[in-house]
Formats: sequence, C-alpha cells, structure tokens
Amino acid sequence: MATCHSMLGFEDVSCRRGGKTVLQDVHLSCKRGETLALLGPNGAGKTSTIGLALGLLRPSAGRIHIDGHAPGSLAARQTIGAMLQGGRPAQAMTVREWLMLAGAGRGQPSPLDEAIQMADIEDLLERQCETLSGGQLQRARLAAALAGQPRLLFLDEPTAGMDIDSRHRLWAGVGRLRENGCAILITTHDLDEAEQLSDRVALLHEGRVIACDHTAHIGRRVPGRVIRCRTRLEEATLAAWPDVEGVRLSGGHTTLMVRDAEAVLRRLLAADPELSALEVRNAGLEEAFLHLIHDHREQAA
Ligand SMILES: Nc1ncnc2c1ncn2[C@@H]1O[C@H](COP(=O)(O)OP(=O)(O)OP(=O)(O)O)[C@@H](O)[C@H]1O
Repeated sequence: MATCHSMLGFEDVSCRRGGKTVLQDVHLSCKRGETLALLGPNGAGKTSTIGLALGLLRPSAGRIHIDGHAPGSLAARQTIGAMLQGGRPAQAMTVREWLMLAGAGRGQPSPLDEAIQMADIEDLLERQCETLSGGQLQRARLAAALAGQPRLLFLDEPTAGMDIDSRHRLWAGVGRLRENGCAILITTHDLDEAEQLSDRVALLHEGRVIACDHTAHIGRRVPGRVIRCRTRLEEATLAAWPDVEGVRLSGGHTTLMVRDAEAVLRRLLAADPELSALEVRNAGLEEAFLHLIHDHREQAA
C-alpha cells in the first residue's frame, strides 16, 4: 500500500555536536509504507539523525520535515513513535502506565492491544519498569513506541538484547506495520536483519550518506562474486591468491570475495579435494557495506 507521500525528509542537513561536525549534507526520505534501514559503523551518525528528526538536536544547516511539520512540533510528535537505545520512563511506573502515557502523548489513548501483542509483553503489564531485565525492557520500549499507532516509527537497534522469539515477533510486526502504511526508519548492526526488513538502505560513514539504494540492488554496486565453502585451506593462504579481495571465517565456513569466480573455484577444487558445502552468489548487503566503506575510507585518505 505504499504511496509517494514522504513522511520524513532531510534536505542538505548538517549537525554539530561538541564542536565537531557529526552529519554533513545529509539527504534522506522515507515514504508511507516504506522501511528505510540506516546503516553505518559505530559513530557514523545514525542516532544523531534520529535525534534531529525527533527535535532533540538542532541542525546547523538544512531542513527537516516530519509529514510536512517541523521536528519537535506537536503535530510531528503525534506522528512519531520512537524506540531509542536506553529509553525508559521518567519515574517508577508500571509497563501498562508507560504505554498509556505514550499513547496519550500521541493523542490516541487506545487501542494498545496490537502494541502489546507485537512486543510480546502481555505478562509484563503490571510490572514496574525498573524491575525488568534488559531484554524485557527492550520489548516494553517497543510497545511504548507503537502505542497510539504512530505513522512514522523510529527503531534504533531494536533487537539488541532480544531473544530469538521476540526478534521474530518484531520482524513480523514490522512487516504488518509497513503493510498498513507506516513509514519505518530502523538502525541496526545486524545486516541480515536489515536485508530482511528494509526496502531501501542508506549507508552513513563519518556523517555522510555514501550510498542510498534499494536493498535488493545494493549488492550490484560491488564488482565480483562471493564464494562460500568448507575448506581446510588457511585464511592467510587464500587471501594471498590473485583475484581474492577478502576472506572471512565464521561458523566453520570460509567466505571469499573474489573478482574472477571461475578462476578461484578451479584453484580451490585443485588445492583441497575435500572442499564441501560450496556456494557461489552475487554480493549481498554485507559485502556492499564493507566494500563501500573501504572505498570511502581510501578516497578520504
Ligand atoms: N552528546 C554528544 N556530544 C558530542 N558528541 C557526540 C555526542 N553523542 C554522540 N556524539 C558524536 O557524534 C558522532 C555520531 O554519533 P552517533 O551516536 O550519532 O553515531 P551512531 O552511528 O549512532 O553510532 P553507534 O552505532 O555507535 O550507536 C560520534 O562521533 C559521536 O562521538
């Protein structure tokens, strides 16, 4: 049900914090029914971007709108739900009271049922927030962000600390919200999560958007292919081969970024007759992320 209506717009936005420029000439938009993943290494400026959209920080240049309204205005606040890192209610209150307050703040005191169900907090409603575990508090933050049915949702590393069940529930919930026309901006360091949830990704590095594209297309920006296999060959040996641009070992698998897949495959099969679990594919979000950041660093140097 996506339309072209932009719920969030950043035009040439810069921001300074502590005497340092942390965002520079940022252009971003997120439409109704769209999920935008804001990605980048630590300190890239993701949380600062959300702070600007919420009106908690002020831009030093540029313009930001929330469904046509200024960040921090009443209309903008009633539009937005935000799940922030470290967010918690100001005083000791129960989870139910927190949700009611959050919903009322958006001018929509009810219904809370969907928020409660999506965040899986039925059994936590009467608990005082200060007694919750880290993962439970994370689920309560999600419910508070969803209370009052926001039309623009910010999720800042929403699944950090969540167990697998809650994570899957959140992913399913994000899908439903998107179908209902909610615009969602999510930050995450989990690139599988970003790939699964987002329609588009914006990659931030040192305060600049260095790539913004459809999630399914971003891998095309990376030349070469990816080979994954189980092999007894050493990482350092493989890294020294011609046409191999990068090697990574994880979970017993070796992943190689290569320029010429056929040449490397022939050499791999000859060097290790016991090689198994072989896969060859185009670059995905993770390879694009690493490649684009590496390129940007080299250009800056
Ligand atoms: N309160 C602050 N005062 C001054 N500088 C700050 C403040 N908070 C963050 N910064 C700086 O702003 C830059 C961007 O930080 P930000 O928190 O937006 O990054 P991020 O992409 O969200 O990082 P992470 O992935 O680690 O959460 C960093 O250089 C950081 O050191």
